[in-house]
Amino acid sequence: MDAFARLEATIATRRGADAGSSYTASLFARGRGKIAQKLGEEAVETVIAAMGDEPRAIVPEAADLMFHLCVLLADAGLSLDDVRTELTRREGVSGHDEKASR
Ligand SMILES: N=c1c2ncn([C@@H]3O[C@H](COP(=O)(O)OP(=O)(O)OP(=O)(O)O)[C@@H](O)[C@H]3O)c2ncn1[C@@H]1O[C@H](COP(=O)(O)O)[C@@H](O)[C@H]1O
Repeated sequence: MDAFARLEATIATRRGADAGSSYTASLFARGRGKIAQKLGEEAVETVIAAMGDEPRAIVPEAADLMFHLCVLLADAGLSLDDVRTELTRREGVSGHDEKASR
């Protein structure tokens, strides 16, 4: 099991858990809008890191971003497998043509 699969499994265990002792549970409790807002904030922080001089500074921001994306997917009843399937479907489709292939 890789880190993403373990993270998804951990996130699943936090649904309905005590929001006082789990950040993930507190996100689920605050709802889709709050989760999406946090995802947006983490995306902005990733962009800010990307504009800096130190490429390695992007990594922790990217991890925050991916964590919040996994929580958003879970809240919507989706998983990284759904994203993997979509990326696999796109293989062999030119980026220029991808929108038209949906
Ligand atoms: N990967 C993460 C992870 N990445 C980021 N974060 C949290 O995301 C939050 C983002 O920081 P911010 O300052 O933007 O947010 P905040 O001020 O804490 O919260 P807000 O009031 O703004 O919503 C921090 O509290 C981080 O600790 C994470 N929290 C949890 N995980 C994983 O989820 C597991 C379960 O965590 P709990 O749900 O807390 O048990 C952990 O073991 C980790 O594997």
